[in-house]
Amino acid sequence: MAVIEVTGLTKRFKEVEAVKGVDLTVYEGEVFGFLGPNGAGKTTTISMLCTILKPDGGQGQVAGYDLWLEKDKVRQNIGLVFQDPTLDRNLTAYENLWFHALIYGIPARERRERIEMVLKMVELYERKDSLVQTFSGGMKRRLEIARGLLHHPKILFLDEPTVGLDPQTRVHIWEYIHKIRKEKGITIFLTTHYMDEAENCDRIAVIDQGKIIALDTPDNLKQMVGNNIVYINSPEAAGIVTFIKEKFNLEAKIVKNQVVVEVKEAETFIPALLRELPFPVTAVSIKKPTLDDVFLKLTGREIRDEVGENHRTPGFSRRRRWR
Ligand SMILES: Nc1ncnc2c1ncn2[C@@H]1O[C@H](COP(=O)(O)OP(=O)(O)OP(=O)(O)O)[C@@H](O)[C@H]1O
Repeated sequence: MAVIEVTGLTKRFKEVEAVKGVDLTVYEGEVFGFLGPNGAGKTTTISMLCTILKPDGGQGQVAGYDLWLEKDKVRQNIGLVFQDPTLDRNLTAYENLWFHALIYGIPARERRERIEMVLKMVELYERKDSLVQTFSGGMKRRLEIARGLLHHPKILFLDEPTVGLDPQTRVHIWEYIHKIRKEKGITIFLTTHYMDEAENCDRIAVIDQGKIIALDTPDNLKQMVGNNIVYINSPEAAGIVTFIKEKFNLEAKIVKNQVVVEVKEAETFIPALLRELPFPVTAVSIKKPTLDDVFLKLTGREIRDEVGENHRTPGFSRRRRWR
């Protein structure tokens, strides 16, 4: 069942056409990734889906409600974690959640139980009475995720949930994302510019210059780019090249004493080869296309994450994260 269905979503900021007609369908229970370089239109799109920003054009429904006519209903049924922190540093973790529960009209008798449950989910229960200003970046992000879940949303929107966090914390945040999906069955819609993280999504929409340029599973997107490359080390390299030609009708080459061959799927080719190969093999390795290769093929531009672990300072002028 579709939980987000929009067509022709557009947004212009004076001379900048930030979003140029986005069509999107996201299904219940999916982890859906919106992947694109800095300035591609990710935040603008997510803001329109969350009804924070009014689209110039387009139509659709989010969480079963019309984006234009039922804004309040949309808001009641989604959770949102912004790119920049919005917690009150001078309140405790518990107090921050209590405040959110009040705003969302969660009945008094349910508040404590719900707060405790989400705190346990992101493993912050033991720190519930600590001031947020004593939290690490990762703990704050976990608390924001907990807050986004408090009112039982159908969809949780996360705008760059791991930006600015160290690699280990990023891995943890992803563990929570998968746990929430599994335990709550909710749909997760997130934006990212990290290629490696996008691999964690069930499906990805690649956005560039305000337009979706590809939408599929990570595996299908990578298959679009090309084949797997298999490298074989053997003292009988020339014999192996001939064997591969005769048996599989594939053109293998010898590069730096290694047999190199492009195949559709390394997982099926390698066992088939090794079963019948009459020559000794000392090592086999494979190279598969990455999402970076996908972006390069689609846009002709190389992707290099220039930002590293730096978080964009709120209000700081927009820098390009990708080339
Ligand atoms: N409030 C605004 N006023 C003017 N231009 C804006 C505004 N918000 C976004 N833009 C412009 O719209 C384009 C898309 O920006 P958007 O923030 O949606 O990109 P993004 O993919 O989310 O990038 P980032 O990773 O930096 O958040 C950019 O050119 C940006 O400068």
